[in-house]
Amino acid sequence: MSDDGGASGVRPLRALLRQARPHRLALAGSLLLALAASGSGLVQPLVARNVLDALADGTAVAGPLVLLGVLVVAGAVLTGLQSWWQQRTSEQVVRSIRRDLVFRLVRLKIPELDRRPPGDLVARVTSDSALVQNAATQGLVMISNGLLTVLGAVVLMGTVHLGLLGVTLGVLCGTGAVLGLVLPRIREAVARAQRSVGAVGAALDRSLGAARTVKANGAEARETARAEAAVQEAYEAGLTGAKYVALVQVLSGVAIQAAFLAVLGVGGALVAAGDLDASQLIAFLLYVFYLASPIASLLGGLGMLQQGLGAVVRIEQVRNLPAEDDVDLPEDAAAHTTGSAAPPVEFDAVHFAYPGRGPALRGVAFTVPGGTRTALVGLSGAGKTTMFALLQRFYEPDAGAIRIGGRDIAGMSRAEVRRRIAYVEQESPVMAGTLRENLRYAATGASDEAIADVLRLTRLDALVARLPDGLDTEVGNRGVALSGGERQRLAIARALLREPDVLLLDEATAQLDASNEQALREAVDQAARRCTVVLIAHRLSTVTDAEQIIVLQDGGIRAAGSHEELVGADALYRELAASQMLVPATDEGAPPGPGSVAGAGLHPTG
Ligand SMILES: Nc1ncnc2c1ncn2[C@@H]1O[C@H](COP(=O)(O)OP(=O)(O)OP(=O)(O)O)[C@@H](O)[C@H]1O
Repeated sequence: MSDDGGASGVRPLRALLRQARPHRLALAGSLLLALAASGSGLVQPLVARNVLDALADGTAVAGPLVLLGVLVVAGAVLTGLQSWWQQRTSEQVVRSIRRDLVFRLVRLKIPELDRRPPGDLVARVTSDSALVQNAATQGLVMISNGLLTVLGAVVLMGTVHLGLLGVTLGVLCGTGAVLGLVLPRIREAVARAQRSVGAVGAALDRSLGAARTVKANGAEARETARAEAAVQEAYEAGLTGAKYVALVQVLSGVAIQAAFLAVLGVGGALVAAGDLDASQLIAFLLYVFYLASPIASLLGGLGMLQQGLGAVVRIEQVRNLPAEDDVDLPEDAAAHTTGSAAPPVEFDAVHFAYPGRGPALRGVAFTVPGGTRTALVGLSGAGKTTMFALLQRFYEPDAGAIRIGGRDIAGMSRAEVRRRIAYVEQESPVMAGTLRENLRYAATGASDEAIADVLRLTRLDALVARLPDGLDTEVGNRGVALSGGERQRLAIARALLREPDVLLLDEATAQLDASNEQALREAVDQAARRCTVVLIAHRLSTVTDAEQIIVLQDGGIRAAGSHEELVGADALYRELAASQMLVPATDEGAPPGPGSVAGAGLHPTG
């Protein structure tokens, strides 16, 4: 994902203001409190001047003194109140940014997820959002408050002495010009640092997601180096940003000092010439010092804003990624329990290519009659899993149509399509959580009897009986606390529990021993009475009795028929069957392998 796009210019600012907009009332409240606190500080020099004048004139000093005390206390209370209110608003802003990002990321289209490292996406929710949080709340309030307070002070200083005001503004404007050069650098540095933070997340995600592979290959050092490069980059970008932030602070200090000295010099000369009262000069100098705080606030806010602008681009990118907007439709809630017979599934001249790749499916056309089993077989990479992905609308066909029950799935919401289908994936089919949570994942209302039923069908009942916590046993991250075969059976049990219209099994028997495989075949046969089953199998033994077997090659259908028909009619199928010892080898010269008689090797161990 390119992160540079729009890192400068007005677009990030607009995006940042958009994040702040829903909280504008709370922000206005925060600003009002800040202004009230500043205001109470602003009039303090005036009251102090009254005290000085009263002392000089020998008039009553108590009144101005009490007023001064009240202003000091009010200023402190308002400052505390403003701080709390602002933190609260800022937490609300980051909560809504994170909610929004989580909502979108969970619904991101599969092609987008194929291209983006999850660790980087996670960093956008956790880290970038925090930078935007500060900029969209504290930053904006500090800028507005600083600006308004400086303006107020300028007006009051003008009432004291216009010439001295001119001197002050001259110094401040000079500093402002330098700042204009420094501030954009903060934004660039932050954008670079955040990209690197994303890269750290991506590197860690890669290593931790394949921890066993990393350890088994002794690749810890290489994986560490990958993350280390990004950590170093983030450090360097962070340092660059810190240098510019420090420079801004120095500039704000220097500006006030320079203004003070200039006013002291010019004002001292005026007092000496008798053109200015000493009390006027003191009041003016107090204002100059008073300016230090709003100017620091203004510059601090601008710095924060720049940091937020560096991060908001990365958040905007996620907001603009295509998401599936039809997976939450309430009217689909009851769509899958149509009560009708198992629907036919039809591929009609389906063409599909993954982005930037050659065709994965070339005009695939076949029909699975409702309530029957169809097996997809073919060499690795032939396009079998791709067909399942299209059936669930993870991707859209480039041409052609896929129909369930005679309806084009492109015209159904994804929610409906997916509610009608249960899918057992080839890999990682189990989620962290308990066995019960996994079973109920898509059938939240499943009864205990229904659960007991599918456990028996998939022969998980013995496992559950053995576990001390039974169904409440935690299965660990991606189900690591289960064996491969147990994971497979759990995924199948979960799919059956949904009572789908269409059941998709991808290599579902790959990890099962002969006895469990037999049990699963029985379960699938039972399911096939209620639903339409499409299964992918490399082990032909599991599909020899399917009503239809489709042989795929290079994204096209090469042959279709029953096991017996295909053994007779298709050389590739015969070869596959022979290699799995389901039929004798066709090469007459080759010695027949053990158990190579048709039907004798229905449960090969390979
Ligand atoms: N997400 C993807 N992005 C790009 N290309 C992909 C993607 N998934 C699969 N492919 C490519 O599409 C082709 C078909 O892959 P597919 O996974 O459908 O094959 P398959 O028949 O299921 O193979 P296997 O039996 O090995 O699982 C392959 O050439 C593969 O490299």
